[in-house]
Amino acid sequence: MSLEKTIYVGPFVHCKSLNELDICTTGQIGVDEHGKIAFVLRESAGQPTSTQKGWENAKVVRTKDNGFFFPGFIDTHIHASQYPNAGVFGNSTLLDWLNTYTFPLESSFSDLKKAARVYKRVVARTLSQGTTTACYYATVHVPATNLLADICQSRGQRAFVGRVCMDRLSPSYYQDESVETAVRDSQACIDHVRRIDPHFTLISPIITPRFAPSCTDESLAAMGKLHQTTGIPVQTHISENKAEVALVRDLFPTSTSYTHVYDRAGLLTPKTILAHAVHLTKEERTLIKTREAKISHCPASNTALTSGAAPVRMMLDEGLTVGLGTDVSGGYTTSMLAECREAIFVSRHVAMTDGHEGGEEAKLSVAEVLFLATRGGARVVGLEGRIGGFEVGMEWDAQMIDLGATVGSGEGDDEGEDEEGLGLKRGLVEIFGTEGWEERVAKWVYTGDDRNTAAVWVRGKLVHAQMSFQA
Ligand SMILES: O=c1[nH]c(=O)c2nc[nH]c2[nH]1
Ligand SMILES: [Zn+2]
Repeated sequence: MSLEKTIYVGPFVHCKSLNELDICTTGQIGVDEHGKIAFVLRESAGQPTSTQKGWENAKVVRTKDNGFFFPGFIDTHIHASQYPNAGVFGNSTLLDWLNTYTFPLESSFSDLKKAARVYKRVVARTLSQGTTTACYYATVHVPATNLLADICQSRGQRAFVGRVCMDRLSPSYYQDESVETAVRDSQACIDHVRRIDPHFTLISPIITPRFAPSCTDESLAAMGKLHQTTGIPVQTHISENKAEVALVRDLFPTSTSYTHVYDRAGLLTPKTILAHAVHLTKEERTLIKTREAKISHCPASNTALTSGAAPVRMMLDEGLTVGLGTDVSGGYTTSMLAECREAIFVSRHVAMTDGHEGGEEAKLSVAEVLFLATRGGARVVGLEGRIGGFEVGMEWDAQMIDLGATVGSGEGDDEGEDEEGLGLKRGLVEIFGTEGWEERVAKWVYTGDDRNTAAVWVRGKLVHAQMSFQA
């Protein structure tokens, strides 16, 4: 891959630590032909971009309209195949939701034409919302799962693509025939990704036992063995809903906990992503910490399916590694920006409870959820040091945010005079010009959406741009 050397000029924002944003109001970031950050200059307003030796002829991309560069979002848990059901869940809870909405939809991905239509759309949609990396669940079908990997690669989205393994407790028309076919089919998807991306540079396979209730002891053990022998990461669900936890207790009477079920199968390692983790016991969290497995917090889904409110502050304080996941279509939105808001509000509901998890301390800040959506996610997927921030040597997975012209400035992309002559903009973010930078970022998180995502890059390659963006 050879790209045009590019200097990104303007404010940039990224996360320094869990609760600290690094805001550079005037900066330049040089990205080389391989999509890697070669230099980061701060406070360089007015300085000609050609002052960097060897970068005199580099292309220049500038922010506009209260804009800034921000690292791409990392969605650590999303079901690509469930995208047509985003927003469709009624009043269901996890176990009936699976039977009513989810298994019928996923089973239809035996139709490759349908898979193509849905997968092209979900990849395009998430890119347009600034998601540069996604951990996808596909379905049990090998051809459709491989197609999802192909689409991610051709659209340039960094992705972990998992064929779902499940050999019980679903309709017979939608499950693995046997442990042997589950292993064979999972291996076929791994082999496909190896063919299209031999070093897993952009696309990686991920072993995906759906969750303990969907898998027999034998299939969990087989997936554990595949994980141990290949080193390929694992994703699954854990302790999302109380009825599910009780079901696991019944189905695995010799295991001491839900977490123990995975541990016993060799599925609890530093390369394991566990979605939800709402109802874990202290012992389970300790075991997860000991094994260095990672947590994907999915607040929108947990609220939609009334699964519960995950104690994120407690998990962070105990040293667990946490990222955010949209969990479409348990979650209603593919937007990681919306997921950031949901994480903040779920944390506030936890804060309002009387138990030991509650209290003011439980509240997550804007900076903290942005950390979870970027650096936290990078740690969850094992790509810390490569993505999630703007440091020399990291890859340019980034989004250009455009908050729109300052209200009343007479500039920007206003649609013209509305009835009251206010010149209302298309986006919701209203910048009045008195806001400090932290307030602008907060306004983006609370009132922004994909209309503010002007352009998106993965490994230095432009993968999405709004019409108004001029490269
Ligand atoms: O949020 C969820 N989505 C799913 O598809 C699923 N399957 C098992 N458990 C699940 N939880
Ligand atoms: Zn899920």
